[in-house]
Amino acid sequence: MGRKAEYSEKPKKGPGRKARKQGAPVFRKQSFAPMEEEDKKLSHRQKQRSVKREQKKVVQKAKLLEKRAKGKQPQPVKRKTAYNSDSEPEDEEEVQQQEASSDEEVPQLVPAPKSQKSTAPKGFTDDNDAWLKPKQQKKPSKKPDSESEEEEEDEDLEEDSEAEVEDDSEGDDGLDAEESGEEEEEEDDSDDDTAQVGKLADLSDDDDANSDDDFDISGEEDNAEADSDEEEDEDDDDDDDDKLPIERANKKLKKREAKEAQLADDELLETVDRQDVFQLPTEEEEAEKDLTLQEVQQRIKDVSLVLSDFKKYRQADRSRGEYIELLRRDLCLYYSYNEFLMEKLMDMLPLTELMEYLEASEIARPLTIRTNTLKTRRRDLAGALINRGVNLDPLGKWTKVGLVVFNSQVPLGATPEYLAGHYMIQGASSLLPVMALAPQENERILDMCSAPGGKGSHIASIMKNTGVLFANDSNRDRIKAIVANFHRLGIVNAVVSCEDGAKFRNIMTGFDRVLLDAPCTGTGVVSKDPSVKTTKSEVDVQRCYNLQRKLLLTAIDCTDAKSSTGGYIVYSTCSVLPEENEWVIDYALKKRNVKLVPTGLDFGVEGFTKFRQHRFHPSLNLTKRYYPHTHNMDGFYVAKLKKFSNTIPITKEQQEEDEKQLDEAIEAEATAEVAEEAAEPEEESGQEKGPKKLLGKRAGKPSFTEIEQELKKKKREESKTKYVAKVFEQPVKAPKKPKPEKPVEQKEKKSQEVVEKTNGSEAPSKAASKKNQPNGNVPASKSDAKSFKKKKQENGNASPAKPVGKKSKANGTDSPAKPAAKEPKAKPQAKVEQQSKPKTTKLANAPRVEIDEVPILEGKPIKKQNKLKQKSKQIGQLKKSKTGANAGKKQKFKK
Ligand SMILES: C[S@@+](CC[C@H](N)C(=O)[O-])C[C@H]1O[C@@H](n2cnc3c(N)ncnc32)[C@H](O)[C@@H]1O
Repeated sequence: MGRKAEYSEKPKKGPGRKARKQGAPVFRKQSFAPMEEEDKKLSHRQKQRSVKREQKKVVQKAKLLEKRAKGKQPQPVKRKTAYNSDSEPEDEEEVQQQEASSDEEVPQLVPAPKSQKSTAPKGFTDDNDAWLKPKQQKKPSKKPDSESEEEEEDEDLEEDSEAEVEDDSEGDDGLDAEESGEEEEEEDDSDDDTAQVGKLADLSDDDDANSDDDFDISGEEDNAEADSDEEEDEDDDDDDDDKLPIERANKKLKKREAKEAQLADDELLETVDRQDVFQLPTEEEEAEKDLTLQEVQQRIKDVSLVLSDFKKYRQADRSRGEYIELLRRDLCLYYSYNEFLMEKLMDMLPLTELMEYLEASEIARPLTIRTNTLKTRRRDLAGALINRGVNLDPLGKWTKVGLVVFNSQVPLGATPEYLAGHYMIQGASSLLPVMALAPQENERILDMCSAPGGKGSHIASIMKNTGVLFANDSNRDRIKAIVANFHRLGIVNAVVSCEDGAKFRNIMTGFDRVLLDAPCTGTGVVSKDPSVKTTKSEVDVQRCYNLQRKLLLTAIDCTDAKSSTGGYIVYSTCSVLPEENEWVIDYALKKRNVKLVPTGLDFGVEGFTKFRQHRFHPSLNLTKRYYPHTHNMDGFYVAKLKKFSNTIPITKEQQEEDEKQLDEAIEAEATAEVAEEAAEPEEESGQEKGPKKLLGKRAGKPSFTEIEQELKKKKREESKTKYVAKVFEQPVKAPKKPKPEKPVEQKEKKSQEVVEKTNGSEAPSKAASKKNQPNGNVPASKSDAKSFKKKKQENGNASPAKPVGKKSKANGTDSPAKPAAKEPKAKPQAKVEQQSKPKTTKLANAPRVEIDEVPILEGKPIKKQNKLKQKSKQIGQLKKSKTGANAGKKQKFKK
């Protein structure tokens, strides 16, 4: 993406013309840093050759020595430096070709020395090849001075040897002979890599000098492999012949660094070994010592080390469990997690990855935006924002609409482009489920949990405003956000609804595609919402996965397997817990005619097929996981299902049983939650809360103050004991509260009376309620009644019109709470408890009345809610007046 060029400042020109004409001063080569200076001036070939010459210096020297010893010292032949000659490059090209040639050359090169056998100096045999070795040791002298000296000397030697080769060769004279000698040399050198192995074997005792050259070099390399590091260096230098000095220097540097790192590692290990084994603190020590964060961090490292090699570093009398326990506590302390969530994460990720995950979760993810292609193109949007001082880039190759914002001089939620609907502020991960869904134009698509409409609007833009998008969410307040966003973004193909997604199959089915971006614990978005670290409990997770399973089954039921273009369901969460992801999908695979298909996302970690002792369907590896530490995006999960049959593989009874189980599990959670809620201050209960308020911020939960959260946490801890279902178990039926003796009819009668008296509307009898089903379907009576009860509680809590603290009428669930509600606002804790008690009992004793769906209270206008309040007042009065009436019974009424 192009940045705006800055033309205002022109780059300063260098020195004046005159100064530029004047070349840099030239110093004599030898005066300082001779090698490097020289290297700079040499051509590439020349450098190669000079290096090769160096390689041979030892051999040549040896030859000379021997010859001198025999009194045959040849006269050094002074010659022009061949590497400056014009003919050189041609020769070198040939050499290069030869070097580059393949193994074909080997047979040519290997026999070549034999032809020179007769001219070879005597004594180059395997018996005396040991004398060659000291020559190798000369090489490592790396001091530049000595090197340069040696080089000079070697050049002489080389010249000598070349002359010698000349003499020994078949009688070519002068420069030609030299060149041919050089060629030979180079041929021989070029042979090093390919022919050396063969040559060693081929060499006989009376091999000649040239063959010894080859042998020498090859021998050098062979020895080098086996010998010390220094020799390795030499060999590497040999390999580096055709490299630039800077490359060689770089290589050397890297090698040195690697060595140093190795040394450091060894040293560290040694130190660790020498150190006393990390001692787990005793309980007294723990209690006594208040550790600083640094000490905790150090202890985390220590324990991690012990766990990395438990056999080696453990204390004999301590178990792995003890170390893990300590580590968990320290991690909780250091990163401010509650033990529950930390345990979950520790179960899920290996230790090193866990540390990375925790670290990454402390850092905010990059701000990203999605181009609304209904209104603009990414390039244009980027240009417009850059002009406003936004520094951005494309998000990645995997998306054509995403932009990542590095920094901005303007608030991104208030730019004219934003207000004009040119983009949506969205996390990178939230683009993934829509990409997996791959919406098509003219389809009918359901976005089951849509608010605030990020993914929904993305779907609509891919559909190019064709077909129909049903954007549903059960939270009325969040629905407003969908509507606002859709208006801003210019979406005109959407129908927005406020229904419980789990019941959507009763409203409409036959969708080509369904997106279920399910409400979840939000354990993947810790960096966005750090409260997740401390507020999530096992009950929250259970509540989520029960709801998620229900929603997913409905999403599947809403999909048309016979859709000509689709029949796909995409399930996603921003949680990393397997309970909310793989386990939910695994459940759906068993309960419906669906199979997993690839998401079409070419990055992401495979979903788990096993997790601890649990085994999931093997196709779960087709699902994708995203982590902050690996993908620099929120923790996320995406699964794509294809529905292959509209029939439901389980019997109706089984299905009902499943539903019942899920409902009961959810109800049990709700009961526990109501107990908590009841204990909360009156003001809170008067607050506006959506039906899914229990599921966290992502589910539209209003944020609580710290004190409220503390209180909630406390109560949640208490309520845990009441909860029965365990993670990774089929939700166990909550023990049913003893039903009141009085049969349902009696209750219904009462409510009938009440309703008739209050507004004269029809009695909420079972039959009537059935009639009131949105599509006339018969509800799964019991479960629906329960969910209604729950909804009623929630709706009562929500009561959006209630001014906080004004007339805090409890939560609308029952009338006896009313008098308590009229108490002054600030109540002591004891009073709150007192108040909560009857409520809980009341709920527990509430009869399971077969009253089905009524138009959802949260969907009623505010005025009607007030009417309801009046009604409930009246009901309370009536109830008081009725002798022997069960005060704990819940009143049902229907509008
Ligand atoms: C993760 S958010 C959805 C985010 C949305 N897909 C987006 O991209 O903007 C989950 C939503 O599910 C909604 N929700 C919770 N329970 C629901 C239910 N039973 N039926 C429908 N929606 C529900 C919550 O109100 C919340 O808005």
